[in-house]
Amino acid sequence: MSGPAPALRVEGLGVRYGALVALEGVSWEVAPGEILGIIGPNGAGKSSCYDATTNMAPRSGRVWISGEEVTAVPPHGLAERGLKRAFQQNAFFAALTVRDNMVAVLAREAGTGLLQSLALPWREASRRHALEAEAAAILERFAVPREMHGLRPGNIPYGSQRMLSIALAFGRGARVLMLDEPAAGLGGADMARLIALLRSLRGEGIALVVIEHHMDLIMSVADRIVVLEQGRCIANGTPQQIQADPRVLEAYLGQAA
Ligand SMILES: Nc1ncnc2c1ncn2[C@@H]1O[C@H](COP(=O)(O)OP(=O)(O)OP(=O)(O)O)[C@@H](O)[C@H]1O
Repeated sequence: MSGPAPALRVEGLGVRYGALVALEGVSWEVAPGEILGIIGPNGAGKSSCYDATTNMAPRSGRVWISGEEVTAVPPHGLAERGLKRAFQQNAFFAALTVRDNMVAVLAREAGTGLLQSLALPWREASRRHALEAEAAAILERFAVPREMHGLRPGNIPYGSQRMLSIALAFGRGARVLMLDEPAAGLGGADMARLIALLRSLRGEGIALVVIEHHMDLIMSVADRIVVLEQGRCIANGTPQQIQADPRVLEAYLGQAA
């Protein structure tokens, strides 16, 4: 194979729940600085595909990060190799401030426990300040404004909570960021912020994989789209190709081909 390795490649992914085949023979890849959309009707296998990729469910198939096979690597080992995932439900420590949620992630990435990070002894105060400054910079980069950093996540607007959950997943950085319905529940201004963020991450060379029901978003930001139906990949192409594909129109968009 010539040229640089894909940031993330999966081959022949399969997931079964008892007799139910949730995913079968699904293969795709995403390059650095590319946004791959994964779409499909309810129950098509999108979440199963994410769980299979990140080794969070028993599955068949193989996975590579930047050319290194990681099929047998557990989820935390994948994160250490730069594959990070944000979930559909916002997952915060509700009792901590926005800033301390971010500090906890940075401390964990540095191998420090949560409690330790929040109660660093006085002689480590400067380290604590450094972590807080780093947390603030990351939060602002993800469009969570400074005036919200001292609030609890439940007390900031929903759109900012979504951005916070992406920032927490990203941490100090990622080669590949997998997002599960990042636009769910977002209105116009928040959607515009999300689109700007995705484009800016792509511009930095990060590979993004995005499951999304919001068609306008996925068609406007994705470079390529994989369409799943009943656990199988029925199309893989540019947004233009996908929108013109009769199988997709019939299976997914519910329009007569
Ligand atoms: N834990 C589970 N046990 C049994 N069946 C499951 C389980 N998780 C998912 N399934 C089934 O596997 C199939 C694929 O589900 P999956 O959640 O991957 O689809 P999806 O495309 O993410 O759906 P949605 O858009 O509704 O979230 C569905 O038929 C679903 O009912």
